[in-house]
Amino acid sequence: MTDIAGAIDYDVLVVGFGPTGAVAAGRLGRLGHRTLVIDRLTDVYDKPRAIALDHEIFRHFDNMGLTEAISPHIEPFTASEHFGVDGQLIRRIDMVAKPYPLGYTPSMVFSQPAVEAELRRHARSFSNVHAELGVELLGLVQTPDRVEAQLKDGDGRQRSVTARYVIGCDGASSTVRQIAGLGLEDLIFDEPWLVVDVRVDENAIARLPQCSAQFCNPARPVSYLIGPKNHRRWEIMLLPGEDARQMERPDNVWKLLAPWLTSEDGELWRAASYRFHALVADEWRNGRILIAGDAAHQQPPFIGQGMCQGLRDATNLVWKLDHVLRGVSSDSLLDSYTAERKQHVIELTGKIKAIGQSICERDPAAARRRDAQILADGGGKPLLLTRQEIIPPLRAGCLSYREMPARGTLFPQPRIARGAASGLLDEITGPGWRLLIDGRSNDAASILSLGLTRADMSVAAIASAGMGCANALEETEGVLASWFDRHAVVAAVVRPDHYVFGTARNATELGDLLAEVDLRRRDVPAGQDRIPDLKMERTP
Ligand SMILES: O=C(O)CCc1cccc(O)c1
Repeated sequence: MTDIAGAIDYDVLVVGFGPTGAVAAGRLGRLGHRTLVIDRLTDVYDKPRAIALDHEIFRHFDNMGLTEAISPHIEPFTASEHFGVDGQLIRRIDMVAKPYPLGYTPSMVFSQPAVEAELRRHARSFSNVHAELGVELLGLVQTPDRVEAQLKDGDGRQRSVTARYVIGCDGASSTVRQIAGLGLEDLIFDEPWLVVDVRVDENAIARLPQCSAQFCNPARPVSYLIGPKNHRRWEIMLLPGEDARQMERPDNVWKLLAPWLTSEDGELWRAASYRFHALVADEWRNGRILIAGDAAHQQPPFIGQGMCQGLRDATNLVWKLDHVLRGVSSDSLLDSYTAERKQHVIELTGKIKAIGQSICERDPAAARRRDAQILADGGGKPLLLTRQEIIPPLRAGCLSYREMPARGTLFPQPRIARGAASGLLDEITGPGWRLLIDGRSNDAASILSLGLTRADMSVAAIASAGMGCANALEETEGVLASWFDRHAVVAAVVRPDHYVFGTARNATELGDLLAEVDLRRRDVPAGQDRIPDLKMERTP
């Protein structure tokens, strides 16, 4: 690949080198696209903002070859215990049990500055990715086949570059979104909170709660999160009349932390006040300009999905841009980006809001009613939820037209025997388009031969030891066998972002499904991508 430093024409310009921009640039880099990524700031922000990620995102990092580099900065997320008005346990949110569906710990905490530095390093490792820091975007002009971007360097010098597409990953106050004229829809949530990060001294850690917690006390709701190593986070609701800037002052912060710690017990890493709100862009695309991450949506943090949503955007968009840039698909495939991601964000934000509203209840009588209701939902005991059940599927976009089991859900990743050891399926098939077949099915051999005519997909039959067709891979934990059984299907077509395009119960249905893949990828007809009518509950 050629070194592209100093070029003036690119395939993609990525604006913003935070996690979403770095993942977009790294993925475009691996796919061979000439990419310029710019950021206004000259360094990684040295304080954590996101703290949680999940197995879907870790799978992307693993696919990108980052596991070894980022694992030292990641730990399993503890369960979260939610306590009611009288301090009683009302709800417990945990991970799904083993065997883990995607092959990784389902929920994790991480140290953002360290992981972000690795994401940047990875993006820059491709000679076809050029990163420029301290560079500001001034303007964008679309021509029929390019976007011209006006840039300002750190020394004030102005210049322009062109790109076939621009992705705005430039955060909540996105310049790209504003220039592209993409509006924000208010999903109606607006609460003032103070986020406090502490590096706690070793001898004080044992005195702190050993689970993450939501103290749903109407006098002052507080979230407590156990981050990696000695990082602990408190999110503290600000009360009417409290001045956000004043509350960030260390003396006030330590007063708020008094139930848990004193200033002798650790180092204040960050105290920042935010309005937790919920917003989504009306459209995520204007011609050759697209937006992702906080530029396209913002949500309250209550289940730790903020960064995950941004990285889902980047992964969704990059495989589609790759198809368009390689001429595999027409650029109408990019319309499915808004259709898929906007619906997903609206639906997940609705669930986050519902949890947030229950945590933020300030009226003691209403809070007691809430506690009683949650306990009743748990059959008289604390309600048990898993974080993963809260994440919705994709419902519209580049998916089979027909409703069918598992369409739009995340495909699992079984562990596969490899000699005396084992590995994960993606290591064998890669993360492109895949046809995965239940090796136990009577049709496995004919389905396999149908799949083998496809040059654009990796094809594999999978079965447990001693139960498969001759050419089946051998899974060691039964994850996929139970998935096929649960959905009563024998084959799945899976997209490069691991979402299920569609499933089939036999060879005939698979033939139809594969024809549909070709149709959908080539041209996604307008109207088929309409977002289902997901009404947000709006607070009056
Ligand atoms: O999933 C949970 O148990 C809580 C996740 C979380 C992460 C970050 C902030 C926050 O308020 C909650």
